[in-house]
Amino acid sequence: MNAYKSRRARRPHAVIIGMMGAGKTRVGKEVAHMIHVPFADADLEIEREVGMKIPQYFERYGEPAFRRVEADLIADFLEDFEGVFSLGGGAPMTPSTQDALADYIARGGRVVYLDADPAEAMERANRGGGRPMLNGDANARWKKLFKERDPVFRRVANVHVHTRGLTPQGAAKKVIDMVAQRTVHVTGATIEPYDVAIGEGTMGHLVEVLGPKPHKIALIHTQPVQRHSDRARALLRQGGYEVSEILIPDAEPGKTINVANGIWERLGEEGFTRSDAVVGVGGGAATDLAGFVAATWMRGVRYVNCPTSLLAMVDASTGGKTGINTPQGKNLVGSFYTPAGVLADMRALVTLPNDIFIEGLGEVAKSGFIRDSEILSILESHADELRGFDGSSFLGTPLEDVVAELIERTVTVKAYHVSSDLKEKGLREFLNYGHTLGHAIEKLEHFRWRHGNAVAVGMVYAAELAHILGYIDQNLVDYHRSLLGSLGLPTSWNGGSFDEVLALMHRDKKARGNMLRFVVLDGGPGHMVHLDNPPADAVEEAFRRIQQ
Ligand SMILES: NC(=O)c1ccc[n+]([C@@H]2O[C@H](COP(=O)([O-])OP(=O)(O)OC[C@H]3O[C@@H](n4cnc5c(N)ncnc54)[C@H](O)[C@@H]3O)[C@@H](O)[C@H]2O)c1
Ligand SMILES: Nc1ncnc2c1ncn2[C@@H]1O[C@H](COP(=O)(O)OP(=O)(O)O)[C@@H](O)[C@H]1O
Ligand SMILES: O=C(O)C1=C[C@@H](OP(=O)(O)O)[C@@H](O)[C@H](O)C1
Repeated sequence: MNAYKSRRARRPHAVIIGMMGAGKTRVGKEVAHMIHVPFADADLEIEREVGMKIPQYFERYGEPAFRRVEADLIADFLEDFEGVFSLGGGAPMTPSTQDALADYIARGGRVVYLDADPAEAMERANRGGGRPMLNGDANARWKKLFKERDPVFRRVANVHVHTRGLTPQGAAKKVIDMVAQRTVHVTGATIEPYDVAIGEGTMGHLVEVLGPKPHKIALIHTQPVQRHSDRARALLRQGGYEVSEILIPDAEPGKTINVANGIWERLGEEGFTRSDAVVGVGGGAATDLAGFVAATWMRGVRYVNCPTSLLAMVDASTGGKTGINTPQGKNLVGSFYTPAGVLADMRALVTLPNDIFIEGLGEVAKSGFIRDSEILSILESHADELRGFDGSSFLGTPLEDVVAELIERTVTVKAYHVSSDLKEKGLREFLNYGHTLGHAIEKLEHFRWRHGNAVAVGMVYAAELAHILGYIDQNLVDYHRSLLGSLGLPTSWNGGSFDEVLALMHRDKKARGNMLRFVVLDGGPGHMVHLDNPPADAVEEAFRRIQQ
């Protein structure tokens, strides 16, 4: 086991919060029953611990004493209970519980705000009595508490479920679906906010994300993902849109000015206006091209990405870079243009070939190194299953949840860097870890090497360079090799001379004038620094170390 691996703590599948009468107990039990895990209700556990009913405890010891017992018990359960856990209505108001919930979310947990219609919840809360917080005018008390608590519930929860008019079973099904779905909200000073929805069936949100304004939709996709674009087309037609299906050449040949031009001609002939929209379905090449067409048609129309490769889900489809290649190089023409939404549907991965999945893990590992070491820990714990990825038998297995968590965490890392630096002036450059050499390798290999594979070697190179210059220790360099190797990613390259590589690294987009610029780790994972103009002998020695 490695020093960078942390023990993955036990944690509840979901924690349910909400107002009195929202159905936390009833619906929570139903959820636990449906997914075959235990259920615990904080109030019942407290009653068991203190040996009396809650109203009695309130009367004898008062609310502050109750809150202390409650907070301690919740803290213990968040560390150790593996099931569905419902809290009492007032529990999330205690600051230490808010911290414990935030920590639980950081460990991958789901805090579900069960948001019932006030009239329904009030009526239900009045049933049966036994709620000391509602003593007196129960409805007035409920409304006052709702005003205080609703903003806190919204803040501490990462899943928000409206249950108006739903039966307990209907509400439980909705909770299960929404807990399985993960959402990363991308925002920033210069970004129109949008969500990346990750999970099985998220493509089903297509119509909701496109909204009522578009009349015509250009559905851009490649042949290998026909099955998924057929689904998108059916959803769009059900939603009442007129769909123009546009098949583009697969992979990089789709990212050309000729392909874009063909689409512009078609949109013109078919009368696409500024309120119409584009949907891109496919790997990163297809979503880059679709985004570029959306950014340029009528100077910008709405677009939604449905990424189908792991790399497109974690990287290409988010962050707002769109573009095409020119004969002089990749991505030389393009625009920063953010999508209206990204729907990373796990069902798309069922047809993804193993080698293309593994390539995507290169960018996932990168995000672990630059910001979120829990990603490294997850990759390490599941390296064998990830390397053996088989899309056809993947849905419904524990690996699906692991992959969904990796996607969520990696997109979160990307969103963090993009939110404050959309146009890549500083912080966003850290996303380029491993890319300085990686891009040179891709070019020298005439793009027969896949991007994520080249980045993996590039990260080992950056680690060697950082070590030579005293930024990190040998263990961390070794760790790069062992982790990436265990995932099936390459860690060495011997396809070109140092002079060729150096010339290309000088043309990297981070370079300034004649000065080379790298991003490297300083001390350990999560600590990035810019490295400008490093000594020439170190740059060469690090290269020698990745050759074999
Ligand atoms: N915009 C950005 O920020 C950004 C970031 C990283 C990469 N990119 C771009 O993304 C592209 C690489 O993305 P990629 O790795 O997805 O390559 P890709 O789009 O070429 O897809 C790789 C191959 O996998 C196939 N494929 C994808 N999903 C599939 C599925 N579900 N089932 C079966 N086959 C499937 C594709 O059709 C293709 O043949 C490059 O053009 C790169 O420049 C852009
Ligand atoms: N969606 C629902 N539809 C109908 N009755 C419900 C629903 N949710 C809860 N109930 C009922 O309302 C009452 C209060 O629910 P409970 O789960 O105790 O709420 P909470 O734990 O949030 O205070 C119970 O009698 C429960 O069976
Ligand atoms: O709202 C509150 O402050 C309380 C709600 C109750 O739980 P329910 O929300 O399950 O009724 C229970 O924890 C206690 O009476 C205090």
